[in-house]
Amino acid sequence: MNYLQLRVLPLLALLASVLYYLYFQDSPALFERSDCSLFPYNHYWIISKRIVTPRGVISGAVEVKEEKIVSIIKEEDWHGDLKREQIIDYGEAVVMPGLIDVHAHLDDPGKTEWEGFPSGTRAAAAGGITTLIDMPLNSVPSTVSAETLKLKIDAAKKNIYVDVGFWGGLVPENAFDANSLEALLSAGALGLKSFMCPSGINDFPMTNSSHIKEGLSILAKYRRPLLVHAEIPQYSESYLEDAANDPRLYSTYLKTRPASWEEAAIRELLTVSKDTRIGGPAEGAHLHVVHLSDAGSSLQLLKQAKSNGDSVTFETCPHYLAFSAEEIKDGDTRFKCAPPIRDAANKEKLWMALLDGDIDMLSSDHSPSVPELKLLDEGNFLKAWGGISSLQFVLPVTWTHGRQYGVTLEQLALWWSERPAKLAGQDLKGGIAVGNHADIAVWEPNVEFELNNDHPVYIKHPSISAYMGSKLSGKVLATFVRGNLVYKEGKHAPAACGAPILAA
Ligand SMILES: NC(=O)N[C@H]1NC(=O)NC1=O
Ligand SMILES: [Zn+2]
Ligand SMILES: [Zn+2]
Repeated sequence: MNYLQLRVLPLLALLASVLYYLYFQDSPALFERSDCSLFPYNHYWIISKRIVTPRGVISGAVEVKEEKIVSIIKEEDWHGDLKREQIIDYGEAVVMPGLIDVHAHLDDPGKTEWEGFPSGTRAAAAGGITTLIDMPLNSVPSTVSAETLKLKIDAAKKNIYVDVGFWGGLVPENAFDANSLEALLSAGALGLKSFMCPSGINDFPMTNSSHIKEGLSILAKYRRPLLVHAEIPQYSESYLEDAANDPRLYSTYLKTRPASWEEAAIRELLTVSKDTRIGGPAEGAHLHVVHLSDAGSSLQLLKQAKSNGDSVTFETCPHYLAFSAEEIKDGDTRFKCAPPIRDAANKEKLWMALLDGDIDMLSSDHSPSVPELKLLDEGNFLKAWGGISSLQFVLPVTWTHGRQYGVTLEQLALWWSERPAKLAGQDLKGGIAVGNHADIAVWEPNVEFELNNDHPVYIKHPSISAYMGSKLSGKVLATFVRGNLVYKEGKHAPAACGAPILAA
């Protein structure tokens, strides 16, 4: 070692430790526990008669230490010899894995007047959601590069009350630029998302199947998914005629965006999804169709692709399961979304597909805007912003409507936690199991409430939510994120101690 090296090495080591200190100084993990959690212990037991585990519903206790679940004790093996203050007894209330919403538009940075990380994640916590995966569009800029992902992460730090991961965008600009996509994935994007129709956002143009094929080939290396908004515009003569009809009628909007748009997109997708088969050129990549609304041909095609061995999954959203076109009042643009909410017969078929196991999971597609863009006074369905605001309500909505179909607690956990965790590559989340993060939702299935102006709602613009005014059952009592009690009966922990989730 020469003289220069002798002098420089200790300096480098010192510099590295200063940088390390500064980095972790900035990390949310350094908040005081009392700020992060409404419960003062970091080793405690959650007791309930109904704990939903991957092995069934049990009566017993979940032992939490630091941020993890360290044991699950059945009632018959429980000796109850602990200090009482380290026990939280929820009685008959359901203790379930926290919900993982793989499809939320939090609009931060750049459009925080629409939602933002603080309000969105507080709403999530109040709704039993412990992890959100943020969509790459509706914020400014869109998340389409390593640099723009960094802006997201910086905006999220110390501003999130639940854990938040990020999808990157697959757009024409980066689709054929392997270096750019690889940089985005290496920077921690959990996967990519693209649109097959105009997204409504200028810096997020739509992709065709060639872009998607390229995207899948890169994703294969990283074993991460591509999420696709599957609608391809089919501008027929009737579309143009219908567009000239009364724009206040929901039926006008519905006709302008028929199920054939979804079907066309899915047909196109299936020409590239076969690349994901074992032995195929994109083996390791995965295709996930977001917010399926058409329970007809589109659903059948997706089922077919799965049975052919394509690595494909798909989600639907509570609004397609809760509402039908027949009920939507003319001018009530709170219900405008894309693809649209279809008729009651379609809704019934979506429930059947969910119960039969054809639909893999649920997501919110929480997509708010400022109220002005919803044009509530004018009631113009063709011009209003398309997007449903629902983040805080997805658990009670799924339960209220699902219980009529005999939905079980285990099914809720599968659709809202276990499968979404797998899609997002979160091995330590999605189930109440030893070694997993202590991400837990506690809720009371039989408590009914009305979503009126007295009800505490944390999304930024409650007035644009289609759920306001409805009566729901299933009240969230408490939410734990990595062992922190972040929400309890209308109160949030003072500090935002959620962690940004980056793919390793
Ligand atoms: N840009 C955006 O959020 N679009 C979403 N809104 C909606 O209703 N469907 C979508 O894909
Ligand atoms: Zn979409
Ligand atoms: Zn969306």
